[in-house]
Amino acid sequence: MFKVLVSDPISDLGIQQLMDASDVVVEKKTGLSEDELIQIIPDYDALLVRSQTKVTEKIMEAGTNLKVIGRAGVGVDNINLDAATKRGIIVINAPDGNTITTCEHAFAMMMALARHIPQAYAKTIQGTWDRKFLGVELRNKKLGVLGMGRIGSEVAKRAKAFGMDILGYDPFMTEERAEKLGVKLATVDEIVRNADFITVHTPLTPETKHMISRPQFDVMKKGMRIINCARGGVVDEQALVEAIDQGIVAGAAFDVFEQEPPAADHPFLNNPKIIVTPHLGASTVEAQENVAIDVSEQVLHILRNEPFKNAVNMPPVAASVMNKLQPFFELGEKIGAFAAQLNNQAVHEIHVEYAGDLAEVDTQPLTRYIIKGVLSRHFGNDVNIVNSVHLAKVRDIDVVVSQSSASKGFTNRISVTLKTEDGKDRRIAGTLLKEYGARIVRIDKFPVDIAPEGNLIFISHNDKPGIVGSVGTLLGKNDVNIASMQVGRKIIGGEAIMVLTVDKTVSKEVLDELMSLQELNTALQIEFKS
Ligand SMILES: NC(=O)c1ccc[n+]([C@@H]2O[C@H](COP(=O)([O-])OP(=O)(O)OC[C@H]3O[C@@H](n4cnc5c(N)ncnc54)[C@H](O)[C@@H]3O)[C@@H](O)[C@H]2O)c1
Ligand SMILES: O=C(O)[C@H](O)COP(=O)(O)O
Repeated sequence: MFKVLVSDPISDLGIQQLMDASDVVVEKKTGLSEDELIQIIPDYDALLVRSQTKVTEKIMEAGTNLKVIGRAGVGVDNINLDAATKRGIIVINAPDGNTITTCEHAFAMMMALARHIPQAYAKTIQGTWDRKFLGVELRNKKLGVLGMGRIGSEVAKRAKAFGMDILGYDPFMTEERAEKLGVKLATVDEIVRNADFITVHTPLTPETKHMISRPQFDVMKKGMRIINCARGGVVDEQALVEAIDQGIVAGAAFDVFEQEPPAADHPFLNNPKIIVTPHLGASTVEAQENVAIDVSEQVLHILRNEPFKNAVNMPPVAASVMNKLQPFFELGEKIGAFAAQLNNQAVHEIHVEYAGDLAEVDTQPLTRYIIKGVLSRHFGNDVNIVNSVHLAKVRDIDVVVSQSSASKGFTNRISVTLKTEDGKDRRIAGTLLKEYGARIVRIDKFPVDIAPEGNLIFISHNDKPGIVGSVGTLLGKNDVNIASMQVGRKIIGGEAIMVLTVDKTVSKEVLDELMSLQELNTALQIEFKS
């Protein structure tokens, strides 16, 4: 039974499928301190959070059963991603579920800012009929959008309907997409010099921190209004207050702060030109259901060892590519595991060659499975597809990948060579056959045809008459039934291999007995974890 801890307020309806799952127990405990979380986290397989819970390295260290952290929302700045990756904890988010809601909040803030709605409301309910609040129209104004991702693009679309001219800045925005959205691409400098309103929609990164600060306020169009519903820190709070005092900025609307919640004496909280909300951008019934549904779905997949999406600490791969690669994951892991079990030297390089159908696909996720297979011999369950690349790196194992269309007669082919210091490299190649499934087609220099499943015994020997018979007799004597046998050799009387599929695992004593047979050099059991 998997245990899931929900440590922030997350929509009940959204996590219903987790609560209904027969193999999952969900417990909700919100408002916990770091110490309290450290105490209880060892019991849980998954942790579901929003932005309040700070998932620190200490919490992950204590979370020895933790397999996945699900963020019901977009930003993962409250989760120590490096610590998660090192420990093989998958971090997933729900990137699409709150886009529209947050865009609408940014727009509501822009309109409230343009028409002084919060200030006028406050006065009116205090009994003051103050009609001096003079606003501005959005029509014909220039809106600068910094960060033209999901939310920025939606804001731009709505702003067009209000008759605004949009200047967009995003290093990853193409001319073509800008044109499609009716946005004029501009630099930050052009935006601050020309825009009447600026809205920021970037993540907080070293590049975006204080993207709007003193130098930008110094050249800014006078009377500009600024909205931040992205992340505190993208706009320099101190510099903004000064720019308001100097009459450069006419007003600001902020949903997010450099430190949340802000201190009671934060300068935004008593400035009549700044309106604020307590990080409510994603807080609608719809968005909260959406993000919780998305994240619950993926958490279930991860716990059940099924393919999943939206991992934040793994390279993103298009769904179409993932669908193409998915059938190869098990084969790749088995090839890696097979090669690792043949090898008994320190590996300094894992060389992966993809051929045929796999020649022109982004195979990064598949490589992670292969590395996992190789490393699992020594790391067991501590290695997974999230940390396999990291673990190889910290052990100074280079991972070299090559792709080629020459697939030696197979429609697809994966070949894994473990390179060792003594030059005794081990190589396993495999393929996925349409009708027959996964096959191992090469072991070192020997072509073979083996299904990588069940209990295999790998034997290397000198090609001499009678050896196959001796092996069969010895195994029979030890009550080991042989289901199938493959032999491979390059030249008559030379080096040869034998791979037997047997009905049960064999003991070390039986392997030692095999080793004592004349002309036999190696006898190894090869196991595949399901
Ligand atoms: N207030 C809230 O409750 C709330 C809700 C949802 C999202 N957010 C935040 O809003 C922001 C945007 O979310 P999104 O879903 O649109 O993300 P997104 O990833 O779709 O878009 C972010 C965009 O920022 C761009 N970007 C990155 N670095 C940049 C730079 N240096 N200059 C300009 N652009 C840069 C990226 O190219 C990307 O297009 C995030 O910070 C997210 O955490 C806040
Ligand atoms: O990154 C996000 O998704 C937003 O900041 C929303 O955060 P929340 O889930 O804490 O409201």
